[in-house]
Amino acid sequence: MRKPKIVIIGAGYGGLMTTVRLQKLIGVNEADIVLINKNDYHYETTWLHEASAGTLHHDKVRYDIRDVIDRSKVDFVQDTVVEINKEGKKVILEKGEVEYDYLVIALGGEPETFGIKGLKEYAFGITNVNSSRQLREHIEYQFATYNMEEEKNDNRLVLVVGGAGFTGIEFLGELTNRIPELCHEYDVDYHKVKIICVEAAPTVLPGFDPELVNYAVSQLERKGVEFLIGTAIKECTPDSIIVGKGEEEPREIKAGTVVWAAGVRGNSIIEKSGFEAMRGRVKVQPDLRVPGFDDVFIIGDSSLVINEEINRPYPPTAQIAMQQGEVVARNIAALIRNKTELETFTFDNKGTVCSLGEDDAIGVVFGKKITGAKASFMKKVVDNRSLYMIGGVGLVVKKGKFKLF
Ligand SMILES: Cc1cc2nc3c(=O)[nH]c(=O)nc-3n(C[C@H](O)[C@H](O)[C@H](O)COP(=O)(O)OP(=O)(O)OC[C@H]3O[C@@H](n4cnc5c(N)ncnc54)[C@H](O)[C@@H]3O)c2cc1C
Repeated sequence: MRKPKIVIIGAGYGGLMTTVRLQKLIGVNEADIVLINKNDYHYETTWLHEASAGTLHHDKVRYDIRDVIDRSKVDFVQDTVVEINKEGKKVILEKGEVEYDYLVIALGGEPETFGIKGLKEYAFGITNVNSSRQLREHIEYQFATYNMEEEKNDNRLVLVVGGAGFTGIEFLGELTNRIPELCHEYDVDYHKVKIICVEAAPTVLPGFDPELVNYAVSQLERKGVEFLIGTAIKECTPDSIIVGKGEEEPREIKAGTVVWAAGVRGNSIIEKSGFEAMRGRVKVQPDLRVPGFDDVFIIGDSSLVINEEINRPYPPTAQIAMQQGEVVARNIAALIRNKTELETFTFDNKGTVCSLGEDDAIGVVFGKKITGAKASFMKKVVDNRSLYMIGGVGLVVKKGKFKLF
């Protein structure tokens, strides 16, 4: 009898979790498992702010996918997904195509620029290993050039971060640690550097506990960050941003580096493949399947799950993506064993910790508010836990964060 073919696209948090759970749950005789990813490595998206600021080497944030999958059970294909033909049950790749009986879409998200002019062209993003390397090298280039140029252009040393959400704040935390090092390395006067965070919402870290937000803001301000809250970026040019606040006349801020960290949408493959989506994210059924397509699951940043308590979507996180991966693996195992009852996904929020640099953070863990070294310790525990869940103790030893205090 022909074995069913399970195809997982994307080897991020959701896709890898699905794969490692499936390889344990089902036998080689029960199904073929194929994992497809653009690169032959997985990267820890939640660590990219460190690689972007230059406080952690980019090779520390990635590891070889083949090291964590069971190659006797999973066929790994390194290729880029171009489109999904859901009617023909095929995934179209750059170098070929793969048919499936069950498909798990775990392609992650893309930056949402809300149509703001110039952002795509001129702002840097914190989205993958290469964008992080590009940003880190650009910042270094600005410092090196400032040092070398005869007529000093002080605007080179102005860094703007668009967005005071999780990614923006975590990046600012790293940046404020890195800047004194860069000043020292490139003989630049620290007082010449300006770091500005522009946020359109009326608060930093919307949705976070106000006391913790105050802590984060005062720590970052103490380290030199200027916050422009309730202020929208209207346009980005090659050497500036145009900002506007309420009725005030828009003004230009000259900057050598602009980073856009203010929004995530689903992967563009979703809309390109004709799935009904909101900002590229598909509202999945409670069993994580796509309405109308019983053989297609979507998880992670390209999926949308409603938090019934507040009737709003959960923000996309690695925590959700991994929990979804576990449920999808069990649901696919049930389907190939001809069971019709599938598990419903419910998010078990274990807490959130937002880092403010190497040794500072804020968070709510098991319902308790924490700050400073304690929160920073918890952040590293969370980071190591995700390595453990995917690659066991071996991966934690190889890639884990051990400077806990
Ligand atoms: C700086 C930063 C800090 C964050 N901090 C936290 C945090 O502390 N806690 C938390 O829970 N979340 C955090 N997040 C959010 C979290 O990283 C994402 O929600 C999570 O990565 C989503 O997982 P995913 O499996 O959907 O996608 P990803 O982990 O992004 O993986 C997607 C995979 O798909 C691959 N891929 C994409 N397109 C294609 C294609 N066309 N063909 C083939 N392969 C493709 C990619 O290469 C990648 O391997 C943070 C995000 C950022 C940027």
